[in-house]
Formats: sequence, structure tokens, C-alpha cells
Amino acid sequence: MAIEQLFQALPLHYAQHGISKFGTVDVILSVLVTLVVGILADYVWMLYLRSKMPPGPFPLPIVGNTYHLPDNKPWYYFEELSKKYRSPLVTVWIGRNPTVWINDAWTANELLDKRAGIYCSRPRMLVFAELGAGQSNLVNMITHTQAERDRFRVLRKITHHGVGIQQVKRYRDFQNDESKVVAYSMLTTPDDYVAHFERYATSVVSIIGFGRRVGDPKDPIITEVIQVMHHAAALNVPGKTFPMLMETFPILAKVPTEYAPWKYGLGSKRKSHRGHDFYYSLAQEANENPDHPDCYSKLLFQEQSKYNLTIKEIAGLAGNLFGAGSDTSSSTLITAILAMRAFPETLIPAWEELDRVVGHGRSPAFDDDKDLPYMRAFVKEVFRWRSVAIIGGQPHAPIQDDYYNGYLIPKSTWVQGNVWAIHHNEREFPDPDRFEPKRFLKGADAGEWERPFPGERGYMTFGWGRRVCSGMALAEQGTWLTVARLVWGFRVGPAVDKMGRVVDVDIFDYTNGLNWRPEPFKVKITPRCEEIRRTIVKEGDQALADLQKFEGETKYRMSTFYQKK
Ligand code: HEM
Repeated sequence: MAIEQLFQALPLHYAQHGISKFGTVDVILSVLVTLVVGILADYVWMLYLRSKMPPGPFPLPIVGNTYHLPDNKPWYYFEELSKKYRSPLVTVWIGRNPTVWINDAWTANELLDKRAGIYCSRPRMLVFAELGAGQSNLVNMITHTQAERDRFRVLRKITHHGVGIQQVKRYRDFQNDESKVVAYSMLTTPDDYVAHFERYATSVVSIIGFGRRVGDPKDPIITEVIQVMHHAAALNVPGKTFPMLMETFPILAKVPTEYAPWKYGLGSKRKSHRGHDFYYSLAQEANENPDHPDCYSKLLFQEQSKYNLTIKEIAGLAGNLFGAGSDTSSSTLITAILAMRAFPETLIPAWEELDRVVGHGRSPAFDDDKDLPYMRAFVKEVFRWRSVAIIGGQPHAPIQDDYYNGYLIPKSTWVQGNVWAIHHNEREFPDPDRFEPKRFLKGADAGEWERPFPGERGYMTFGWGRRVCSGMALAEQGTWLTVARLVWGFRVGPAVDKMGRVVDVDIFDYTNGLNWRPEPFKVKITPRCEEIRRTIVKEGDQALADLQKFEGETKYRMSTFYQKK
């Protein structure tokens, strides 16, 4: 828009030429006048759009509402705005960019699901896309033109070949085994439950993608990938900090990374000495390894010529398994532990059901799902209560101007589902901070907790429409099994400190990231009884033996990959 063009229209040599011809004062004055006129024109445009768009706080020129934004967890603020303006949609100007926040399930369903063909694109994203993996990665793809939509469909189709609903049934055996290993590890090092969950989630996607399991919770593929994800998740929270401001002033992103501390190292032009990407190298290594069984990387190379897959696309498809699948899945399990500790009364019906259907001589298996309605409701409530992708992952963007209740949502606008507000609405979820599995039961079992909600799942944890999470089937089946196994096997009681005092937990103490998780908390995790403990040991030994075939090493480390030899 006006300001950006203005900056681009002022290369240095024009200024030098102008100064020698007209004198310094005249040049400075004309630059100032042009600037003021540009800012005014831009502001008039902002106010014009504001008059048409969903309500929201009054924006200032250039900075918009940026300085209204709280330092962290802006989803609370967007929820408040929605209540204040009595509107499910609110507009918040991040700099000169209007962003539309959907705070209600029915509106999210109407726009992002029912009008999926319009809201199928991502907006232009500097921080996540242009300074990151760019348009070669499915997650970021803008789909304005038919050619872009066709390419998007190809990459989604290939992703479905890896983790689509039918495919993931094939992974049940090793997913089950990795989940048994989690329970086994809990017997010896229960305080390290976070590391066990991260290992589990990373190992499952690593077997799928690269044919190699991750047996050690300290394996760098876990620690490094999850660290990168946390960094990206923190930088992508709309706020006052600079990375988000680059979205509105893309010119800031053009400054070389060495001289631009506001880029937090993003967009570095460092090239690896191998000339390609870390995840591409992992995929290539897996493809060339004759010992690795059938894995997704092999499929990518087989399909490479059929779909003209570029190196960057292969890197994106392979890397998304880790990037999108490890932190999200493990954070959800941490939330489950917090819920078990904070709401112990919800475990009593679960134990009654599990003891009746499963017993103590074996742990729950996938086939038990149909006979465990309370357990199924329990896991749904884990997904709802503190959904990991708290603002629905990446924003959507309409590919044309659209209207909702008379409000304009211009083409390419950043449209984001505020999952916090959606899952926190008293109308659908009374007493929303209470962890209450009965919300997902039916009829008399649910009582007053049963409320209408769009869609059959009853939650919007995995996003919407054509951009709905590609790994949803994998995440749902794995989370169900692992949470059911944890509930079946363990008591999660209060930890005590050195003075013998009970350590409380705070159900609001979460990190400030696009994917959030509870801040570290202490609990005491013990097997429910001796018979269950013996079963966990027996099944753990069997699982480790079965997983033996996936043992393997990679020579690549993310931390050293980009260093020159
Ligand atoms: C509890 C676990 C998970 C949650 C809560 C979750 C949630 C999400 C959300 C909210 C989105 C954005 C949807 C939208 O834009 O409407 C997303 C996108 C995505 N997820 Fe997941 N996810 C999880 C696990 C996984 C796993 C295990 C994988 C793959 C193995 C995966 C792969 C992806 C991909 C590739 C996208 C981008 C889709 C696109 O832009 O078209 N996710 N996920």
C-alpha cells in the first residue's frame, strides 16, 4: 500500500541527485510533505475499511491497534473485545493490517467450514512463511490462483498418503507400542513425564517419516525440533514485539538479518554446505537406507518425478511431520496430566469403566474405543479444555472479498479462529474452565452439560475447512490411546515439597505460544495397583522388543547442520 511504495520509491541515488539539484532543505521538506500525505492517504484508507469491517478498537495511523495488544496471550483480549462489541467477529489492526478474529463456533463454522472454498488460503505471512519455509511448505501456501490451488491440492494429497485417515490405521501397532513405552517409563522416571511425551510423539512421526524410532528422550531430534517449534510459536503470537510488526512493514524484513535484531535470526541467508535443507537430508538419508522399512520419505522420492516435487517441497512435506506433529501431540498429553491432577473426580467414572471393560491384566487397545464412551468423552474434553493450537494454528484468508452479517472481510485479510474464545463460550461450554468429560456424553449421562455445537466432533481443536489439520486422524487416535492408557494405569496425585507441603497446580499457568502448553508443574504419578504395574512392565518389554526393528541412527543434527565444514 501507500507507505510501502513510498519507501521503495526512495532509493539513495535519487536523494543524492535531488540534494545537489534543489538543496538539502527543499529535499527534506518535500520528503516530509510526501510522507505526511502518504500517511494521511493510508490512514483514510484504513478508516474507510474500518467502517465496513467487523467492529474493533479505534486504530491509529501506521501502528493500528498494536499498542492495545497485551504483552502475552492476546486471545484473552480478543475474547473480551468480542464480548464488549457483542460481535462474534472483531477487527484488530496489527500495524496497518486488519486482522479478523472469530470468537464463536457457529461463525467459525459458517465462514471457515461452509465457505471453505473462499477461506482456503493463507494470508501473506512474513514471519512464518517468507522468512521461514516460504510457499514450498503446505502450511503457508497462498491459494489465490488456480495454479496455486492445484499445487496446494497436490501437496495435501501427498500428505494424506502419509498421514491420512486410512493410512494411519496402518501405524496403530507401533503407535500402540510407543504408547506402552510411555507407561513403562512412567514407572521408573515419572517426574520426567514431559520428556516421555515428547519422545513418544517425536518417535511416532519419525517412524512414519523416516523409518527410525527415537528411543532416547534426550535425542537431539526431539530437543532441537521442539525448541525450534517453541521459538516459532512464541514469535507468531500477535503482540507488540517486532517480528509481528514485520507483517505490516515488510520492508523491515529486507534488512539483512545480521543488522536486524527484530528478526530474531529469522530469514538468515546462511546456506548449508550441502546446499539443501535439513529435513531434505533426513528424508534422503531414510530413502537411501535399505534397512528402513516402507516410510513416508521413500514415498516422497518415489512420487518426486510424477508430481515434480522440488527439494524444498520434499523438505517441507517431511519436516511437517516433526514441525506440526511432535510439539502439538506432546503438549496435549501434558494438558491431560494437568487435568488428571486438578480434577481427580473425573477419573472415578473412567476407572469404573476401564476396570469393567479392560480389567487389570492388559491395558486399553484401539478396539476398546467403542466400549469406552466415558473415556472417549474424557479425551474429547482434553482436546477442548486447553486446546494446544489456541488460535487455531495459522490464519486463513479469503480469496475474494466476502461479507458476513453485512460486514466486509476483504480479500487476503488475516482471519483467525480464536479457539480459546470458541471453547470458552458459556453457551456451548458452561463453566468452561472446569474439566468436565460429561460435556461429550449424550442424553441422561450428559445432563445439563450437553449443548449443541456445529460439526460432529464437538470441538474445533484441529482447525477448519480445506486447511484442517492433515495429521488429525493420527493425533486423535494416538491421544485417545495414550490418555486412556495413562488413566487406566496411573494415579496423578499432588506432589509434596521438601517441607512435606502439597504442591498446588495452576490451570491457567500456560506458556505464551501459538501452540501453548502448561508451564512445568509437579505431580506424583504412581501405578494404580500392583497388578497394573506388572501388566505395564510386561507390555513395556514386549513393546520394546517389537520396536527393535525401527532402531537406527541419523548422522544429521539440526544444531550443526548449517555450520560450514
Ligand atoms: C494434537 C495434535 C495436533 C493438533 C491440535 C493440530 C492442530 C492443527 C491446527 C489447528 C492446524 C491449522 C488448521 C487450520 O488452518 O484451519 C493444523 C495444521 C496442520 N497440521 Fe496439525 N495438529 C496436530 C497434530 C498434527 C500431526 C501429528 C501432523 C502430521 C503428522 C499435523 C500436520 C499438520 C499440517 C501439515 C497442517 C497444515 C495444513 C494446511 O495448511 O493445509 N498436525 N494442525
